[in-house]
Amino acid sequence: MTLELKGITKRFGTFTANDRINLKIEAGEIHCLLGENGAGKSTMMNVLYGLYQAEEGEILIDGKPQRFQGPGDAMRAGIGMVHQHFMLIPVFTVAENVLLGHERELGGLKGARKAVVELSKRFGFDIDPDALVQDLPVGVQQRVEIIKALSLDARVLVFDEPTAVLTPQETDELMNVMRQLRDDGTAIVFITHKLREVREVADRITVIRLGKIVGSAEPTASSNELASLMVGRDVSLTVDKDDAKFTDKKLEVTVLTVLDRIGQKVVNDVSFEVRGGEVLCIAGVQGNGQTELTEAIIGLEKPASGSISLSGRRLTGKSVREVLDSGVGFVPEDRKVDGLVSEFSVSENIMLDRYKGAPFVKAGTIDFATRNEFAEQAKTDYDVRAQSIHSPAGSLSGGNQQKVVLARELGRKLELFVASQPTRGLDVGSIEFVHKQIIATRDTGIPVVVVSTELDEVIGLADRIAVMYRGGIVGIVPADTDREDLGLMMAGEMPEHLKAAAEEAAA
Ligand SMILES: Nc1ncnc2c1ncn2[C@@H]1O[C@H](COP(=O)(O)OP(=O)(O)OP(=O)(O)O)[C@@H](O)[C@H]1O
Repeated sequence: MTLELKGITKRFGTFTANDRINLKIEAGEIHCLLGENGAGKSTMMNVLYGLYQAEEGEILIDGKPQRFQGPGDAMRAGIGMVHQHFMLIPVFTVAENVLLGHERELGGLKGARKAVVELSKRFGFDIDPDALVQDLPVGVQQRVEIIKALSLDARVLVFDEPTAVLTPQETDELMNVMRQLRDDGTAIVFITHKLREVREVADRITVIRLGKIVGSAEPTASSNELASLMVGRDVSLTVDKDDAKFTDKKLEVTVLTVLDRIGQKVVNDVSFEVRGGEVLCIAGVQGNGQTELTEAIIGLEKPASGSISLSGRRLTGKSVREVLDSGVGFVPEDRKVDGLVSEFSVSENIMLDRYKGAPFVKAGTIDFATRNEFAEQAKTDYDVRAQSIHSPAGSLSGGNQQKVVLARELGRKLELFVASQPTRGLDVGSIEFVHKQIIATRDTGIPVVVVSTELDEVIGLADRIAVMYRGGIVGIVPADTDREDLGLMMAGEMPEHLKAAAEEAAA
């Protein structure tokens, strides 16, 4: 099957998100779409999947024009989408999830079970159709999404930033699955900001900038070449930093335990110190207690025991307001839920809780002209691509939403900075900028904690690395620890040869 987008134009109001896009996707190829934040990649895929209707242009399958009124039409035409935020129901089994919404096509639960078994066999997935989705690791849940699409005979599969939630090992496995699907004749559209992945699997690379296709690249291109094609300038892919210069400031977390709603330990006896002037990166697969740990630091989670203090002042027991007011910047892992108010404008989100002592607050009232100037400056500094500072944050592309959160949190007068997945979804140019900001923040002499599942980011930013697994810290190791070893630690195993170095790094 050949899929073709011909002259696709999609506008939001007066803004053109996709400008006369021509793109051909062939069976049996992995076609990577590269583009900076807000370039229009997701918009294009949403048009393809029937979620948006284009103002101009057409979608052709094997030369025949299609009219997609919604995803149902796209699915029937053989287009499948693997979402980054999975659309599965956790308390349903695999087969029930595959069946959901397609009862007729699959012939009931029996048919769905059969499809799961057959497709698992064909692609070498080890998936039990009767397992509950909530009991499966994220990488396996993603395979359930793939199976769901394939059970409806998808011939084109779109993966929109699928590796953002995966471990390095799961990412490698996904690459293999994509290759297998390709060899089986499926056309794969792969959107990712990670150049390592592009170079590994792409058969063809198309670059989109400001809504237009600007060219293509060979899979043999270097990461630097791809990066500059994408953002239109040279980008440094490594983090430049001087050795840490420690100050007296200190974050101390002492035998901290946090329980979840049913009383299980999600953070288990965690102790560490971060000195002023250093970055401690917390590595680990998502869901191993990092979220609860960072939320305990800013007062969102009430610990069952243990304490947290900042430069000798106790943070435990304080309200979130009090913690933030004591100079704590916090980037939550889920920008959509915790980082932004989607209906509020970019400028409102930048000032959200920063009115105390802000330059735009005079005698208890907001001076809108000054606030707007302030927001314009932040928009420029952080290269937020939005139509204006008055656009609702929810209308921004994922990467640009993240930049709004960062502009707010890094713009405070800080005594401590805690960031979860600070660069998730950002393009290489923006990552370069944010990493520089984080290092500059560290160099002001405050403690910085960065939680990240990206090993490149961890290795680039960290002065020391703590790895979390099942609520506990497996070890705190030097920043130059081997990737393989970090991978093992992320699976809960402490390599014997690292134990001495870990004791030294933890001290
Ligand atoms: N529903 C919407 N309303 C208004 N503008 C929108 C809407 N959806 C997207 N846009 C705008 O269209 C542009 C392209 O967004 P899109 O999400 O396609 O970018 P992207 O290339 O996927 O970026 P990212 O890498 O950040 O995810 C952005 O400037 C965004 O603000």
